[in-house]
Order: sequence, then C-alpha cells, then structure tokens
Amino acid sequence: MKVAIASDHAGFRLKELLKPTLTELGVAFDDLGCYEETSVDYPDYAVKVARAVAAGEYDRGVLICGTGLGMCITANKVPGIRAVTAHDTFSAAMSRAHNDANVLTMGERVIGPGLAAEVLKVWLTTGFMGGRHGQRVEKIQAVERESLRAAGAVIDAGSSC
Ligand SMILES: O=C(CO)[C@H](O)[C@H](O)[C@H](O)COP(=O)(O)O
Repeated sequence: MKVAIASDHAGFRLKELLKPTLTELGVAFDDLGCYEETSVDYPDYAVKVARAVAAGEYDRGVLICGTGLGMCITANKVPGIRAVTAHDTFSAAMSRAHNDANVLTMGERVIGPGLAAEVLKVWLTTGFMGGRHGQRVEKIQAVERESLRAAGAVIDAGSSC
C-alpha cells in the first residue's frame, strides 16, 4: 500500500509524529507538505493529496490540519474521494469497513498523538466489507456522477451564450 500524507501548519507536528507509525506498519508514503509551521492554506494540501489518490498514484491519503474538517471538506470535492474525519478507532474502522474511505483526516488541535497513531493504524488495516455496503458506496458514486453531469450541463449551457 502507498499513502500520501500532508498537513497545513496546524497539523504539521502531528503529521511528523505519525510518519514513524506508517514506517512501523511497513506502509510506503510520500509527504506532500507542508514542511514547516509557517501559516499555509489547508485546501492547497487537501487537493494535492486528494487528486493524487483519485488519479491512482496512491492507495490512500492522510490529511492533518487543526480540526481535520477543512481538509475533509476540500478532499471530498475531488471526484472519487471518500474522505472522513475520525478521532476514534470505531469510526476509523467503520469508515473503512462500511464506507471504503480512501482519505483520513484528523485534527492536531483535537486529538493527542497516541490516539491519532491508533486511529491511523486501525484505518490502514481495516478492509472494506463489500456486500450491502458495496451497493451503498455505488449509490454514493452514482450521486457523484449525476452531480458531475449536471455541472457539465451548466458549463455547456454557459459556453453556448
Ligand atoms: O480545517 C481547518 C479549519 O476548518 C483547520 O483546522 C485549519 O488548520 C485551521 O483553520 C487553521 O487555523 P489558523 O488560525 O490559521 O492556524
């Protein structure tokens, strides 16, 4: 498995603390930034990771900011991404087993490093159950396709003016 990890300034320290957990799990990863605590904008990092995962360059993405929320909102704008914010191991496991989440976000201002490492481990090692959950994920994908078609129709209508 190959993982892309990134953070903004508010998640920088937790990102650094989580890298050894990835190594311990034998997970190959690339750090897509940021590389210091100077203030940056979380959407820039969320989109980098989300697009790379959606393009198949990475199997999963991990995004850390102050709360995990802005990263999650942004990542979910990229087609093919099912990003979740999880600060407990049960949610982390369910997001994989039931939702086949491919991006995990956490907030350094919310969770301590010990629990964050446990959440990450559970999230990376839990498989998707498929079955009825597969049908539901397919419905999420159908909603996404429909939204993209509708957006395309609006763009087409605009370009004919
Ligand atoms: O997702 C976020 C906001 O929704 C993150 O928590 C950001 O890290 C946070 O907003 C950064 O805040 P700062 O005051 O600029 O450090």
